[in-house]
Amino acid sequence: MTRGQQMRRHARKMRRHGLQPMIVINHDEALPDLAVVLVGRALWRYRSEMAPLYLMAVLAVAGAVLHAVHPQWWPYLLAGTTLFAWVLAVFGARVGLSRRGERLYAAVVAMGAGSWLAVATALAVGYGPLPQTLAVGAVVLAVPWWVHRRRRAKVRVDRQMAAWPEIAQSIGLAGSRVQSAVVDVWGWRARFALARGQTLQDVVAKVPAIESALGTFRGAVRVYPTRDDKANRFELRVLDTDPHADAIPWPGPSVRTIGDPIELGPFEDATAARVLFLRRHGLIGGVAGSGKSGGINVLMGNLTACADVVIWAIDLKRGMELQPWASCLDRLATTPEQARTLLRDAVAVLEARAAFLAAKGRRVWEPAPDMPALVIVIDEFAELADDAPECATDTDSIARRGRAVAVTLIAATQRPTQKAMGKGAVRSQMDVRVSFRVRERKDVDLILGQGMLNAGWHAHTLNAPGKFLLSAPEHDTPRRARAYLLTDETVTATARQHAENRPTLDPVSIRAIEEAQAGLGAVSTPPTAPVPDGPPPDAPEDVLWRMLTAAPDDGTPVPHLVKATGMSRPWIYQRLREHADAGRVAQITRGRWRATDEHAQ
Ligand SMILES: Nc1ncnc2c1ncn2[C@@H]1O[C@H](COP(=O)(O)OP(=O)(O)OP(=O)(O)O)[C@@H](O)[C@H]1O
Repeated sequence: MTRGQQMRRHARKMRRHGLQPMIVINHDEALPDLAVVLVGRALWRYRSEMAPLYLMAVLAVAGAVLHAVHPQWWPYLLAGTTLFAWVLAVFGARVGLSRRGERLYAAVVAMGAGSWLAVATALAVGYGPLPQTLAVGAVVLAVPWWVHRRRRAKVRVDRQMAAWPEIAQSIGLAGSRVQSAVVDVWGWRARFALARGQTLQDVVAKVPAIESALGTFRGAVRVYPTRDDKANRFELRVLDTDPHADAIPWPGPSVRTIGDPIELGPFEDATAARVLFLRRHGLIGGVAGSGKSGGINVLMGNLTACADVVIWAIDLKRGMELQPWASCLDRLATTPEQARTLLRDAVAVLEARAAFLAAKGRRVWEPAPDMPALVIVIDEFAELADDAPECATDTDSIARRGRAVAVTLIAATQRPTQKAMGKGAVRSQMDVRVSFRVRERKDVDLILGQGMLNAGWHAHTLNAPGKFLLSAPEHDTPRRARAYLLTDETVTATARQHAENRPTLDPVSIRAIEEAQAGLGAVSTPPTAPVPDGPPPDAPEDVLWRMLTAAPDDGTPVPHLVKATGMSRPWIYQRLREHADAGRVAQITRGRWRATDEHAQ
């Protein structure tokens, strides 16, 4: 018997009993339904939206019953309510009320509902303005509930999950079941159990059908194995918004130490593209306009937030890209000559650290604020190879031997040909490769490594600035990511904020540099500040000391000292601190310094 025949028989039976059944014709469905069923379904389907009204009804009924049976219970109700509201406010996070506002709201609702119930129990539901209070209170407290974004998202997901059996049936995955679903910023994810004999590969093949059934945009659905790697489970990731559709503003630094992986931006499935730079060299490549400099800004925003990293930079395009970060850089070289000195000093640091570790019987340099890592960022590496080819030996040394002593190279270039990368082994030593869009297919292998194009790393197809592929020991499959974007204002504000807490190099490294600058090579001399007695002519220390001794009575401002010496603010402050500790200089007012009277000219 068909369902229609059943319905007609049911109607005949009701008429025999003198009842008139009400039938509603729903155009969306093949068969008519009873109105009562429809209403019941709607009440269930919209239970989340209707929850405040249901609560109101429950309170009214409970109040009536309690007043009739146990009117003297009201003090217990009030005490229980107060305790319950306090528990929600304090421990609500344990039951999923992750935000403070949510906990507060839950506590207010609990307190309001419980107090009303206590009063109604004592005095009767219809007493005085109690009905009106209940109605107004329910509507007022319902507003935050109705507008709450996470609740609305959750309801939408619940409804889609409730429809899953039908979807599964129509796409050929009948029998698969939803186990759990959670909502997050970009969309939602759910864990599913597969029916007997179904596999993850079957689900992957159905992704376009799932997208169509869920009504998402193309590319919104991803399918992954679950963490426990069970063959009859899978995780479905559904994006409500494409994370790569628009530029993604930088949310601020993701790290405070170089020992943590730095977050460069989200992958297409909205998970974070994080990569560790400690004891690793990095190569960033991509054509002009592909967002390389943007990527470097994300890196700089994070590195400058780390209290255990000293940053040196080489930017031979007159410091255009890295200049905005100057206040956070311990050194910035913008000419081939400065670059040469900087790299020579870096090798001196590397050797001194290696010797220090050997003397202490330690294998690796563990970065800490007083023993920071040294990261050397080189923008347009090809210019360095062209303008200062003799630097190749130093970059080579750093690339080969820098890891253990936490001296790291991060090089950016448009096309890292062997010529552009210098003659050395720098490119082969790069552990982290970030490829923004490249012009030609063969450039993929240049940036990411031999054979990567054939392995599916298609950096030539990246279709918007800031999109990149990331290859590193922990990232061995090609996944598109998009770098966060820092506006010029963000760069300026971040640099200003981070400049205050930049560390200076450790004594071992400082001494190595002073020796290298004094042309003493590796000869060991005590780590003393050479000022005021014997700095080499025109050494920055010398310039600084001259400025301080010749300062006017109200002192010389720090920016003048930075300009005159060509050194960074942290460097200046470190020297000022040393002089001040030795009683040679004094701070006159905030940011203005001069030599003390016995040293002043
Ligand atoms: N992560 C990003 N998200 C969105 N847009 C970006 C992103 N990065 C860069 N862009 C856009 O692309 C433009 C070019 O970016 P950028 O200057 O970083 O490229 P580049 O590869 O460094 O070029 P060049 O080598 O000439 O410096 C920027 O003006 C910006 O509008």
